[in-house]
Order: sequence, then C-alpha cells, then structure tokens
Amino acid sequence: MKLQLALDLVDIAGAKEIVSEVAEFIDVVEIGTPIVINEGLHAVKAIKDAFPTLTVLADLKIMDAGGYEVMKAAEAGADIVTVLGVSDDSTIKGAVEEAKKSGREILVDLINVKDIAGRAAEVDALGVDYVCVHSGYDHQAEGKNSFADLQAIKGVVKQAKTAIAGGIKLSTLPEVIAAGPDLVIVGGGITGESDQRSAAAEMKRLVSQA
Ligand SMILES: O=C([C@H](O)CO)[C@H](O)[C@H](O)COP(=O)(O)O
Repeated sequence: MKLQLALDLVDIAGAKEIVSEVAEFIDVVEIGTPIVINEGLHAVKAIKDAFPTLTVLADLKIMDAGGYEVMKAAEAGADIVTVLGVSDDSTIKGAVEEAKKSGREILVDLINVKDIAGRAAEVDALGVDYVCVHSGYDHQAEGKNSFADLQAIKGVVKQAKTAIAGGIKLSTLPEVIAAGPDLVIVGGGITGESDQRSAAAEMKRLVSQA
C-alpha cells in the first residue's frame, strides 16, 4: 500500500516547501487540480525537477482529448495522470494508449460517478492503471466520504490498482487501510496539520504496515 500527498491549495514555492518536509514519507506527490489551474503544467515540471526520484501525479481530471492532454502532462514530467471516470470510453482509451507510449500511468477518478461498481469494472477493462474512488471537496462539505465505494470497487476491479481520496485524516486512516486500497491519497490530512512532517510520518507508518 502506498501513500500519495495531494497538494492543492499552495503555489509552486509552497508545494516545494511541503515536499521538502515530508518527501521521505510519501511515495507519490500529486500536483492538484487547483495548482494546475493557477500555475499550469509548469508546476508539474518544477516539482519533478526538484524531486526527480518522487513519482509525480498530475491531477488534470481529464474529460476530453485524453491522448493530447496526457501527452502534455508526460512532457512536463508527470508519471501518473488523472482522467475522469465520467468521460467517454474513447477519452480513457486515448489516455491509456498515450500513457503506454512513454511508460506513464493513468488513474481514473470516479468522482461523481453514480454506478460506481459498474463504471469501475468498465474502466478496469479499458486497461487503466488505477481506479480511484473520491469524495471531492463539495461532497466532503456535505459530510460524505468514499469508504463504502472503496469496498464496492474492490470486488470488481481485477487488473488495476485501487485508490481512495477525499478528506482522509489520521483518525480515519485505519478504516481506509482495513479496506485494502493500493494507494491512499491524502491532502488536507497532512497539509492542514501544524506538524506536517509528523502527520506524514505517522500515516506512512500505518500504510507501510498494511
Ligand atoms: O482531488 C482533490 C480535490 O478534488 C481538489 O482538487 C484533492 O486532491 C483530494 O480530494 C485529496 O485532498 P483532501 O480531500 O484534502 O485529502
């Protein structure tokens, strides 16, 4: 089981500062959608250049033109690129095909998908590398989480790795770990802590034991 740090509400300088603090405890660093909106793919390049041994995920949440957008993210140095599960199969196929050319990976984010298990099985069959359940900020504000969704996809995803994101904190991590995802994605549960290093270290300890 691996730990991904999601960086959302910082700029490039702030992202570098946090990663410097916690790099030894994380497996993947995510350049979150808000950073990409504010800074563009330069943010992906800046973090990959600064931390070349870390796996970098670009959270582009691609919805169309999968092949082209994955190509641009890969050029910037992304190792993993996100595509939305609600997009058309052709978009996901294009993304997978492009990623394979350069040894990159595709994570399909099932945010806002209604038939979670059904779509998880479909995107798994399209050859994606990760299938991720995700309660976004707006759902988190309504008190929702994706723990049940994780159980649902664990039963149907046969090829891909499974991932979960959305509001995971140290207090809820044991419940997440018990469901057995391959990748746990944490943003505010680390970045929102006064001692980010300790939070990341403790999360890494729990995730590594699983
Ligand atoms: O993808 C995310 C969200 O949609 C904003 O772009 C976050 O990176 C993801 O939810 C993880 O962050 P936390 O919910 O703060 O753990």
